[in-house]
Order: sequence, then structure tokens, then C-alpha cells
Amino acid sequence: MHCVRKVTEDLYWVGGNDHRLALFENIHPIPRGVSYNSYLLLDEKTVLFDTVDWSIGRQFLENIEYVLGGRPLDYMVINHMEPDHGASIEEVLLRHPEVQIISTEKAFMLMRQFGFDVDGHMIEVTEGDVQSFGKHEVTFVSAPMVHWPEAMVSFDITDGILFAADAFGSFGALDGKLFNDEVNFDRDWIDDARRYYTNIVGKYGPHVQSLLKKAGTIDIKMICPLHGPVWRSDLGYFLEKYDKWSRYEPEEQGVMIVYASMYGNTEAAAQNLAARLCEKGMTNVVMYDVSNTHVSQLISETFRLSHIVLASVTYNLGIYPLMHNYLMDMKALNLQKRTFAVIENGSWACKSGSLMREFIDDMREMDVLDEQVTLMSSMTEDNGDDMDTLADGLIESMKQ
Ligand SMILES: Cc1cc2nc3c(=O)[nH]c(=O)nc-3n(C[C@H](O)[C@H](O)[C@H](O)COP(=O)(O)O)c2cc1C
Repeated sequence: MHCVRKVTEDLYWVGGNDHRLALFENIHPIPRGVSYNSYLLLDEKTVLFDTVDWSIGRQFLENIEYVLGGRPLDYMVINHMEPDHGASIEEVLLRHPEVQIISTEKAFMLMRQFGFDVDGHMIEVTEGDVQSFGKHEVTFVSAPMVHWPEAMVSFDITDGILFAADAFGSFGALDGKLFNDEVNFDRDWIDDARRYYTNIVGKYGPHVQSLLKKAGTIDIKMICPLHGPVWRSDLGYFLEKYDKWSRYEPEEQGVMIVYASMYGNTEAAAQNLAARLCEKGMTNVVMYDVSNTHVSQLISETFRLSHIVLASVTYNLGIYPLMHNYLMDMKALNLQKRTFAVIENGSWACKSGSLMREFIDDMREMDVLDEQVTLMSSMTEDNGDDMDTLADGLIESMKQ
């Protein structure tokens, strides 16, 4: 049975939702599921914009057949060749041998690498090329590393619709609600959107910036991403988030305390700091235990907030492994422009503080406050003054 939504008079959403997949990219938990979006335009020619993950292939094929209503499929525009979007290309080809695929040179290379026989079906496009499908004229804009090197976005000049590939996407299944104005995005979706952006595309901020610059020159009325809601109102809200995230600017002044603790003493010290901060009036404080918070969530929150406190035990003369993993992820994603503070703990040879400092010093545009707390197994009254100075240092640095 088909399950489609009308996007405009002649454009249909023909994607689907997956609630069964536990880990996106086999790494990131997606408790709210994920949607794979694909769009079918009925003009003088019929045009499919991207395909879907194989997990929802059957639903997708039924949707296409329903919307086509017996018409041939003339074109398939492939903006992005990652398998969660490109996996169904070959099946569409088998069912519609008449189809011509419009894509970039690199995407065709990837199609062959993934084993698709696309010979005789290829129309290669580059930046600025325009293709007319009847009433609709579509131009193609390269978007390398947003989030793979072959990526492009397509812009329907006639209706002002941006087919944005992996840009402006979000984790979360749509479950009937296709448009941003059919959901409470700022309440129910923004955390998943941020976790999607920061972990999937976060590393490529400068590439996203260059795409945003190009987007600024065209009159976009609607954004059709490959995951999550279609944007048809309040576009500025999401464009502004993307601008901040891709410039690595925090969304909020606030303190994120990330702690690693085996027996609870470092955790107690983290609580002590949180209480002091709130006592001093800084109440935008969140706390995360590295041992029970997925690193994708830690990364997302690190993009959101301005100040990060790392509180870690020393573990076999090193940083606690899960804290180390978080720091490595942060570095891999190229995160910048944050202020850190350090709380270290050790019972006989305390090393975690200096090691965490070294790690952060190696990253771009990161500050570490001089104020630091060193615990010998547990926090005592003797540490009180240092903890107070640390809290003051955090609050002071927010004023700058
Ligand atoms: C497996 C293991 C390895 C540790 N390695 C060190 C170490 O190399 N140097 C040190 O000073 N403390 C070491 N510690 C002690 C911890 O850093 C920490 O002081 C202690 O676990 C108390 O903090 P917590 O209650 O937050 O876990 C180790 C503890 C464990 C369980």
C-alpha cells in the first residue's frame, strides 16, 4: 500500500520511515527512528529526487508506482550517493530501464564502486547547469563534503525548492507529519536535528558555510532534506542554527559538566561545582556521566553550550577511556571556540588533568581556564576554595 504526502501541486514525498534501526551509521542511537526522504515531480517529464535506504525499499517502490500512475520515470536526480539514500538506485533502474540519471561525476564513480550498472543512463552535471523538465527548471549546485565529496544540491528555480541532500536533515521518523509547521520543531525536534548535524556533518563546517553562502544568493521558499521535516515556513530559524553550528559558535552561554567516575567521588565533586554555579546565579548548567551518555549526545551538547568542565579520574595513568573517546570525537569533528575547565582525580599518581589539558591545547581556538581542582580520591573541605575559584572563573569568562 502506498503512503505518500503532497509537497506542492506536482511534487510528492515518496520516502518512508524506519523505526527498527537502532543505530544510524551503526554508531548513533536513534530512539525516535529516522526518515529517508525522496521526492517525485510530475512535470512534462517525471523526475525522482534521490532514492532511499534499502530497509524501506518496498514502501518506496509502491509509492513511486502510485504517484507515477502508469507514466514512465524519465529522470532520477541523485544528489547524494551514500547508501542510506542511494541503495535503491539499481532497483529503480531495473523497474524503469527508461530512466536517465542526473548526477555528478564523482557520484557516478561511487555508483560503479557500489556495484550499480549505470552505463547508458548517465547525464553528468556540474555547478550551475540547468535542466528543464517542462514547467520546472532545476539548477545543480555542488556541495562537496556536505557530507560526502560527491554531494550536490538541486534547486527548482520555478518553485524555489531546494533539494538539500544531507543538509538541513534530522534524526527522527516523520510518522505522517511531513512539514516543519506540522510539528513543534523547537520543542520536539531540535535536539535530534542538532545531534544529526553535529555528528554527521559537524566536521565539515567550512563546506557548510560555503553552501550557505551559495544558498544566500537564491530565493529559497522550501527546503526538502533527505531526513526529517520539509521546511516551508520559518526557514530563517533553521538557517541560523546551521550558520552557528558550521561556524562552531555556541548557541547558548552555559556550563556542561562532563564527568568520569567509577566510585562516585568525582561525580560528587561535579555536583558540588554545579551547586556552586547555581548559587552564584549561573543556572544554565547540565551534567553528563560519560559512562551512561552516548558520545553523540555529548558532542551535540558540546556544540550547544559555551563552557565545558571535564571532570575525570585518572585511569591506569591515563584519562578515563570513555572521557578520552569523547575528546577524540570532539577533535575528529573539528570542534572549536569553547572554554574548558578541568577537575582531575587520582589516588596515587594523578595524571588526568595534565593529559586533558594537552588534548585540548591541541585543538583549534579552545581555551582552558587556569583555575583547576585536583582531588586526591575524594573532595574534602580543603578543595572548597579551589572549587569556588573555578566556579568564579567560569562565570567571569562568560562575561568576556
Ligand atoms: C582501574 C583503576 C585504575 C586507576 N588508575 C589510577 C592511576 O593510574 N593513578 C591514580 O592516581 N589513580 C588511579 N585510580 C584511582 C582513580 O583515579 C580515582 O581516584 C578513584 O577511582 C576515586 O574516584 P571515583 O570515586 O570518582 O571513581 C584508578 C582506579 C581504578 C579503579
